[in-house]
Amino acid sequence: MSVLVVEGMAAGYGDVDILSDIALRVDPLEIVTIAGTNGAGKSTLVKGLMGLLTRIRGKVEFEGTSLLGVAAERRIHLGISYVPQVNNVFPSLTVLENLEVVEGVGNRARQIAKMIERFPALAARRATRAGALSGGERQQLAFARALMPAPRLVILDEPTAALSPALVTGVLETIRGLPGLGVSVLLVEQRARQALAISDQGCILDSGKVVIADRASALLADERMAELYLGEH
Ligand SMILES: Nc1ncnc2c1ncn2[C@@H]1O[C@H](COP(=O)(O)OP(=O)(O)OP(=O)(O)O)[C@@H](O)[C@H]1O
Repeated sequence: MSVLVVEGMAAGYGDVDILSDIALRVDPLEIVTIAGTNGAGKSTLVKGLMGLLTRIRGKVEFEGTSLLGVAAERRIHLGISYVPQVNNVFPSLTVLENLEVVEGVGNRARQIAKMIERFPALAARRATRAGALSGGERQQLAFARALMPAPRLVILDEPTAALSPALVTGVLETIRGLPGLGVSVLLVEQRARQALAISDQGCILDSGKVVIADRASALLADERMAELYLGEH
């Protein structure tokens, strides 16, 4: 069974649809990238999936269960984690406290130990306030927080956006490793070529519609499409 299935989804704000007829699918242990230019509707799509829009209709299912009408905060208990582009850690709390306050975690002590092991940079910083971390460390903490409840799907909203190019590779490597931990990934990225290079499937949005969805390798190989939608090499 697919992890996430979206069909015929329309969504927007007030009485205006921004997205229409959206179809996408995340199969188990796949990485699926959503790419598209500024204003294409990527953030609106993520908000819709996370239950943050009142204007939404169509089919949105997680492991066969409809998410429509399910409150945003319920998603973590269903097995969906979300890393927003900003405000993804509590700056005034320490690294350890940031992990301690995550909801929906079973064996907290064991999960914290696992995260510290998986993200070694956090080990030495466990008593440091998150606001004092470097950009790369903060992103590791955001990922650790998302993984604490052992989710089966992680939705990442432009995880490389605020990072220097030197740190981008490390973040993409972390994402590439998530299926090995039992986690499927929906990745929204502006760095489309780099994101597709670590993805199984890709979906390009333009003006609120899916213009093309295909295997990531096929999207990267289609020169005309890549030139139109994937930007510079
Ligand atoms: N709260 C809102 N109310 C009304 N319209 C909005 C709202 N947020 C976004 N929009 C509109 O929805 C459209 C899609 O915006 P969205 O932020 O989803 O695009 P995006 O692909 O995420 O762009 P970016 O890469 O710049 O974040 C834009 O035309 C935008 O003006």
